[in-house]
Parts: sequence; structure tokens; C-alpha cells
Amino acid sequence: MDAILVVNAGSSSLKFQVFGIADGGLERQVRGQISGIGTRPHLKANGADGAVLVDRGYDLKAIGDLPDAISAAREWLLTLDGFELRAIGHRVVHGGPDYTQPVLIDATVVDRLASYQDLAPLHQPNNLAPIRLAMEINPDVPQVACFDTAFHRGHPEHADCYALPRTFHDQGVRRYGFHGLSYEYVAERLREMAPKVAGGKVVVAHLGSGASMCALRDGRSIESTMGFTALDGLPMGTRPGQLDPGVVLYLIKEKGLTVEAVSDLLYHDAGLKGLSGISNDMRELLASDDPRAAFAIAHFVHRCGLNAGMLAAALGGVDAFIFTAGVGENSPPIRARIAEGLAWLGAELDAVANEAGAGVISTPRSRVALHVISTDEELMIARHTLALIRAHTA
Ligand SMILES: Nc1ncnc2c1ncn2[C@@H]1O[C@H](COP(=O)(O)OP(=O)(O)O)[C@@H](O)[C@H]1O
Ligand SMILES: CC(=O)OP(=O)(O)O
Ligand SMILES: [Mg+2]
Repeated sequence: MDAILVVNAGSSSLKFQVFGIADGGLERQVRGQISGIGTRPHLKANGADGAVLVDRGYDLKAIGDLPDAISAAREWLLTLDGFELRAIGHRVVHGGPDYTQPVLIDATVVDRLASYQDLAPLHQPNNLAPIRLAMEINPDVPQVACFDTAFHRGHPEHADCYALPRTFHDQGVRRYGFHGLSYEYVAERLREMAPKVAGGKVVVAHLGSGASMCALRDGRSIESTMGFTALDGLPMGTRPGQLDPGVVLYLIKEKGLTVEAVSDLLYHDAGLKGLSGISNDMRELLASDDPRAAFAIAHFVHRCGLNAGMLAAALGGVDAFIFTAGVGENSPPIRARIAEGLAWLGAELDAVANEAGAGVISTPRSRVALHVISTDEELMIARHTLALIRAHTA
């Protein structure tokens, strides 16, 4: 069967899917991920019928980081047969000022994407590693890069600039926004599920290991909480979210930290991990009775509320609030606490529906519809990849 492989390297997970190419479009064949990278690595994959193909844990020595996960996933994927690889689609977190839509990859594209490495050090090298590997091993298989930043490129310019001298903006120092493939998918899904709501003012909360929110007006992004890099906005697993830049200057000038040490702190040791001193993994914090875990969660919920308010202001109101990604899809208690913070907007949670993991978790009276949508960045990537290779072979 002709197939597309999709690779999505996040900050705590490596996700992959295999889609068959059929006349009618894409047919999902395999959906897998290595989750808990850095905490409790676990490989799980399901086949087209949902059957479990593999479900196994690894110790941290075997999979300590993303590159280890890429090797392990590749090893497992090579055990599959029956697929003729026709294309590989990749999530690439930073598209910089150049890429506003998916692109066929060649050596020039790889070089340019590598030049954004410092703008997404947690992701870009891991996005590029499998691209380079496949170029070497399967040079004839076309590869497509799909960007987290592209969906946000329709923002008005006054929203995406920093209040810095204009020359910096012209050099690419501006707000890009991330998780765009997830928001694009959620916007499409919402249009299918609730077209009236989808045409209105919607805030989507992508709460995973990386976390951000996006304001959608009529399905298009008009604002996001992330900026130049994926450090801004909400607190995350290991990233602080919004931080006074004065803190960075102080750490360097007064505390003598090197630039590398500050970078390490902001990408690897801050956020839920830094604040709790326990873990970057929300599951572990929720399960802990250590007050530092509760404190980190309280901070996360507080910042989610503030950022939701900011996006509500950008939209001039909110018709719907959507939860997605690892925490948003799977944690009723976190959803409940965030929903509480939306009460001033008229949101009312249906506690039973929330606990049951329903798609709509607001009461009929609620002035803000509360939805849970499982994101599918890989499907979005597969669609873009198929469209691009078809356009190039037509
Ligand atoms: N049942 C759950 N309750 C709370 N958090 C969860 C649950 N399941 C997964 N998560 C959280 O989701 C995060 C992973 O989300 P995901 O969107 O896959 O992240 P990423 O793509 O950034 O690696 C994990 O860090 C974990 O804390
Ligand atoms: C951009 C980003 O933070 O991605 P992820 O949530 O997958 O780490
Ligand atoms: Mg992710």
C-alpha cells in the first residue's frame, strides 16, 4: 500500500503516524507515540482498527532524549511491512519569516530551517534530525515540512510586532506563535462538529508539555500567547512562559550566569519542573501530595486564566473555549479549575460531562461553550503532505 509517514517531535514526545494513500484520500494505518521522554519513556502504537501493535516502557538509559526516541521509533517502524513509502511529512516548529505554508524539502530548505535552530532549540534540531536521516537513507522519497508558525501568519502586523525599533522587526524579531498545526486541525474539526460556534469567537487552549492559547475568529488565528520563540505565554513542562526580560538581564549581569546557562534554565529547568522541583509531567504533579506540586498547578491555572482573558479581549468576547493536547484532553481536574476562571465570561462547566470526558463539557445555560477536542497534528501534516506531492506530480 502506498503510504505517507508523519513525524512529530514535541518537547516530551515523539509522535508518528502512517497513512495509506487511497483514491478517496488518507486512511490512517498506524498511530503511535513515544511519550514521557525524560521522565517515563513509553512506546505505544495502534493499528487502523485500534488494535494495540506495541505497548512497552523503556528505562531512561535506553531513551533519555528525543534523538534516542527517534532511533527507537525508527527501529520499530522498520518491523512493519506492506507499506510503500511515498512521502514523509514532518512537523517543523519554526518556519521563521520565510515559510508561511508547507514546503517540499531540499538541501536549501534544510539549511534555512537549521538557521532558526536558536529560535526553537528544544524542537528544531529534533525536527531536522529525521529529515536529514531520511534524505540520506531514502533520497528519492519526497519530504514535506509543515510549520507550527504558519497558521498564525494572518495576524495583523501591529499584533505580531514587539515595541522595539522597527529595524528589529525587519530582521525577523517578531511574534510568530506556535502549535499552529494543532490549531488548524481543531478549527477544522470544530467547523464539522459545531459550525455556528466555529464561525464565532473561539479560544483554543493547547495544553501539553508545551502549552499555548490561540484566538480564532471565524476559524482563523488572530492572536496567540506564544511569540518569537516557544518560551512565551503559558507556563509549560520545563519552560516558564511569560517572563520579564529584566529577569534574563539580571541573571546574566548580577548573578553571572552564562547565556548557555540561562538558555538551559529557560528551556529545560523552568516551568512546572522548576516551580515544583518534582516533575514536568502534569500527571505526576496531580498524583503528588507534596504542596510544591499543588503550588505549581495553582500557578499554571492562574496563568491560563490571565491569558484566556487577554485573548477574550483580542476577540471582543468568547463564544467557545476549547481544551486540547495532553493535559487539555486528559485531565478533568485541570479543565474544571480553568473553567472556574472563565466564569466571569459566563462559562458554566457540566461537572459530570467533564469527568466523563465528553466532547461538550458546558451546561446548556453556559454563555461560553466548553469543548474538548483531541488534536491530530499528524493528520493535518499528512493532508498538507499529500496535497503538496500531488501538486508536484500533477
Ligand atoms: N491524564 C492526564 N492528566 C494530566 N496530564 C496528562 C494526562 N495525560 C497526559 N498528560 C500530560 O500531557 C503532557 C503531554 O502532552 P502532549 O500534548 O503529548 O505534549 P508534547 O506534544 O508537548 O510532548 C504530559 O506532560 C502529561 O503531563
Ligand atoms: C511549540 C511547542 O511547544 O511544541 P510542543 O508542545 O509539542 O513541545
Ligand atoms: Mg506537542
